[in-house]
Amino acid sequence: MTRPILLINGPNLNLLGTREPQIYGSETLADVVGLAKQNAEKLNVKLYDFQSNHEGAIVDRIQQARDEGVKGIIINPGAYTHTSVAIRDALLGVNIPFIELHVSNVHAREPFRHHSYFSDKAVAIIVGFGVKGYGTHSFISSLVALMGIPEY
Ligand SMILES: O=C(O)[C@@H]1C=C(O)[C@@H](O)[C@H](O)C1
Repeated sequence: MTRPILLINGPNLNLLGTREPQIYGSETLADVVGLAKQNAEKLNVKLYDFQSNHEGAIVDRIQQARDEGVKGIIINPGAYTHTSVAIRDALLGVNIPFIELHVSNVHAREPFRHHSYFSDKAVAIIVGFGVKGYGTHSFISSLVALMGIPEY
C-alpha cells in the first residue's frame, strides 16, 4: 500500500531550468519531479505531481486531493505564495497537512517576497535549498514523517 502525497508547483515553475538560473538553478521541472518520484518510490510513497500557472486550477487540484486520499501536500505556490488567500483556504479546507517549499531564499529577496499566506499553517517550510529541496531521499523521508504519514 503506497502512501500518496501530492507535489504542487505554481506559476512559472514550469520555466525551471531557463528562468533566472542564477536564482532557480539550471535543472528543469521534469528533472526535479523525476528525482522526487524516484526517491519517493524507494520509501513506498506515491508522489503525484501538478504544475499550473492558474490560481483556480491549483485550488481545484487541492480539492481533488482529498477525494484521492492524499495524505500530504508539498507546495511551492510560486508568486501565489505572496498573494493567494484562495489557495490558503483550499489547503485549510481539505485539511491535508502541507509543507511549503521555495527554491530560493525568499527572505533574502525583494521585501514583497518576505510575506507568505501559507507559512503560519505549514507543517514545515523548506526555503533556499535550490531544487534539492524537492526531493533527496532524506528530504522525502523527513517530509513524510513531518506530515505524520504512518508507515504502512
Ligand atoms: O523560490 C521559489 O521557489 C519561489 C518561486 C517563485 O516563482 C517566486 O514568485 C517566489 O517568490 C519564490
